[in-house]
Amino acid sequence: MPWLQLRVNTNREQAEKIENALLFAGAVSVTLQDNADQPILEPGLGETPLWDETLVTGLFDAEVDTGITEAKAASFLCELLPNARWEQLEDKDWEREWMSNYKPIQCADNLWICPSWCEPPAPDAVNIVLDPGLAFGTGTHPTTFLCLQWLAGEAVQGKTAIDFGCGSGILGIAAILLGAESALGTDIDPQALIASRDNAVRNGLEPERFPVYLPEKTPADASADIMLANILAGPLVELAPQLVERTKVGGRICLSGILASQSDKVKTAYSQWIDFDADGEKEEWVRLSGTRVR
Ligand SMILES: C[S@@+](CC[C@H](N)C(=O)[O-])C[C@H]1O[C@@H](n2cnc3c(N)ncnc32)[C@H](O)[C@@H]1O
Repeated sequence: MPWLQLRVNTNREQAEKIENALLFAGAVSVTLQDNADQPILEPGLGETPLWDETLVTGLFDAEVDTGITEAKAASFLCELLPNARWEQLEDKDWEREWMSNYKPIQCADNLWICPSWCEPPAPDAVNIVLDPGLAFGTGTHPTTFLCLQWLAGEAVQGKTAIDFGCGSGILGIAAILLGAESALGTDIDPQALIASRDNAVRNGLEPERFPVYLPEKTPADASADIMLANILAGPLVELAPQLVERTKVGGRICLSGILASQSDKVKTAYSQWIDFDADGEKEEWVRLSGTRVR
């Protein structure tokens, strides 16, 4: 499989923003590397030191049409930045390097995400088997991590869930592995539905327990005890009536993909129905959760 790699030298503060932009643009992996770790970038005598710079590397699948389009979109973003460059990669070396960048991630005491090529570090915990793929959601992104952390602390036993904007299906799959009876996934991206189905099978789930739909095919009356929506603040505000309607009264809702500066706007859009818990935070991202009270 041919791969395209985008590399950008930037400072630490910008690095996370670029990482997020690349992930949202469809990169299958993004790695950050402190340039101080790279002797090759050591400045020569009289040159400006690069120690406070970070190398951001995004990987795109060059064979997927949408991937190339998305990669180009990311390229436009990065054209605004100094040192952005595209490289075509040889297959095998990259795959090895790519795999070595993914390690099991602990999201809570009892919840891990494990790439399929790694032994689970805690075999008795709930282990979601998930490899980086074309759909968003490997657990490395703070917005996904915040949802998983929340789910692990919820009473999900025997409940139903909706994974709104399912991407890789990670949240719906996690809900079921943690004890939910079933989950329904929906996403505007057909690739996400394929990834969600594949990941469900990989985690030993029967397809009936995690049906996935495009929004227009999602049963109009589908509602659940637990609503999980990791999409951006704009769509969360726009979709508030729909997300609330699909959450049963007394049910729980978890909203993610919200920058700290946007959280009041999202809260206001839901406040007539939702009694909010304390916010969750990771880096510049905020998770809003609460109970539907009316
Ligand atoms: C940030 S990703 C989250 C993926 C995964 N749920 C996670 O937590 O990692 C957002 C997903 O929402 C989907 N999405 C965006 N707007 C949507 C909408 N209006 N309805 C359904 N899905 C949407 C995108 O295609 C993308 O797969």
